[in-house]
Parts: sequence; C-alpha cells; structure tokens
Amino acid sequence: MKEKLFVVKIGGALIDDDELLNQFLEQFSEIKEKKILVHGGGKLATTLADKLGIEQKLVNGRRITDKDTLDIVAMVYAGGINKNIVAKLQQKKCKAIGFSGADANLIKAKKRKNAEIDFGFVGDVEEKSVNRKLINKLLKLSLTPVFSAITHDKKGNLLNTNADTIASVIAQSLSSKYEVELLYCFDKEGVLGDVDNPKSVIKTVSEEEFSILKEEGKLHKGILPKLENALGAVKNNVNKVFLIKETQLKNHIENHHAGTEICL
Ligand SMILES: Nc1ncnc2c1ncn2[C@@H]1O[C@H](COP(=O)(O)OP(=O)(O)O)[C@@H](O)[C@H]1O
Ligand SMILES: CC(=O)N[C@@H](CCC(=O)OP(=O)(O)O)C(=O)O
Repeated sequence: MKEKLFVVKIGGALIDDDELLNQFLEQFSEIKEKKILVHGGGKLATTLADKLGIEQKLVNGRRITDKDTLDIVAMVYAGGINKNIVAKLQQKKCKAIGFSGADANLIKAKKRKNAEIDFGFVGDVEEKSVNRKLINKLLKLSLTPVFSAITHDKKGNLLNTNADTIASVIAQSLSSKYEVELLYCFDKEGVLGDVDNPKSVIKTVSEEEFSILKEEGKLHKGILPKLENALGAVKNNVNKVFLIKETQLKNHIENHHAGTEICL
C-alpha cells in the first residue's frame, strides 16, 4: 500500500489575515502524515501594486505579469509570504523548507504563449515540470516543502504561475509514489449552489456537474480555475481532491470530510 501524502493549497484571504493564518498553520502542522503546502497571495500582491501605482489586470483568473508586476509578485510570494509561513511553521515544530520553483530546479515552467493576450511573465506547468525525485527526497528527510507561486523557465527568468495549478501538478507528479489527497483550502465551505448561502454546499462535483453549474451561472471568478485544476488532478490519478473551508482542515482530516469532493 502506498504511503499517504497531503498536498494542501491556501490563498488569498487567509494569507491576508494573521490570526486566521496562524490558526490554519497550527492545524496544518498537526498533520502526522507527509505533507506539502502550496500558497498563493494574489490579494497581497494586488494591494502592494496598488500602493505603488502599478495597475493590475487579471484575465480568466490569471494575472497579466509585466516586468514591474513580476518584481512585485516575486517579492511578495517567494519572499515575504513564503518566508513568513516557513517561520510560523518552525514555531509550530513543523520542519518546513520554503521554495520557489527555481530553487533546485523544482518546478520548471513554459512562458505562456497566447496569440490574443500577452500574459507577460506567466508560466504554464504540467505534471512533468515537477522535480518529483527531489521532492520525494525532501519528504523522506521528514521535511515539509512550502511552495510559492513563482516558477522559472531555466533561461534565467522567473515566471508567475497560478498557485492552484502548482498544487494540482505537484499532486499529480507524486501520485505514482504516494496516495495523494489534494486539499484546496479557501474562504467558502466548499462549492456552493448559492455563493451567498454557506449552507448550500454541493457534496460532490464531477466534470459533468461542473459544466452544468457553469451553464447555470453558479460559478464565478476564482472558483472556476480552482475547479478546473481540481478536475485536472482527479483525471491524472490523484487519489482524493476536496475543496474545503480553511478553518475545517483538522475536522476534514479527522474523517468528517468537510466541503466538496471532486470526482470523475
Ligand atoms: N459557487 C461558488 N462556490 C464557492 N465559491 C465561489 C462560487 N462562485 C464564486 N465563488 C468565489 O470564488 C472564490 C474563491 O476563489 P479565489 O478567491 O480565487 O480563492 P483563493 O484566492 O483562495 O485561491 C470564493 O471566495 C467565492 O467568492
Ligand atoms: C499567473 C497568476 O495569476 N498567478 C497568481 C499567483 C498567485 C495566486 O495564485 O494566488 P491566490 O491563490 O491567492 O489566488 C497571481 O499572481 O495572482
């Protein structure tokens, strides 16, 4: 039987809230099995860019990343947020080690080419972009890798990659070695039938149900790329994939199965 591995992704609102982040990291550090944390931080990057007067534009949930924006996201994601999370995890006795994808060539990306829209320094990743062997070695040393949303092209450039996608490809790449459970932790109770009603959690979402929900206009903004990445993971052999509320991590892991399960 394969050993269990949790790949956990956090983003936006949680990273902005010190107390919530602390509570979350407490729950995360209590996971006894092997684990990897992937974080975004889009909201903080936008706040800093606004302060600096650098206008931000997102298309289909992806940030158009010019050189100034790349400087900001590299500082915010791979610098401030990543190192803060690692420090907080050390305090909680979790042996965390923080990375961008450039470190030890852990995640190599391809600069996005799109005829209609120039996304700038945005990197696309797939399962084979991930240095699975090295991540596995780190896990075997009982270390907990913490990944930011920064990758590289191996030509000397950093690239900005959606953190939900990074979590999905890491989970995919390790699923031949581990029984991987991918958890997208965010500010809602799961996928909601009515985004304003926390009680309207949809227990399971398949590809077909995803299309129907989309057609019915029930999914907007960030939940769309999140679900696409979650479905991509399920289709590529990741054992279990859930979307859960960030405060529910411990509850979920202790078998209460909070949130929405993504299935084939
Ligand atoms: N049907 C839905 N169920 C849950 N969330 C939804 C739904 N439709 C839209 N959303 C929005 O998607 C957001 C999550 O995406 P996003 O903000 O990108 O998360 P993160 O930054 O944590 O990755 C929720 O906060 C919510 O506002
Ligand atoms: C290319 C691209 O869009 N990258 C994302 C990476 C950060 C991220 O994904 O942050 P959240 O998980 O907090 O949304 C961005 O810059 O917003």
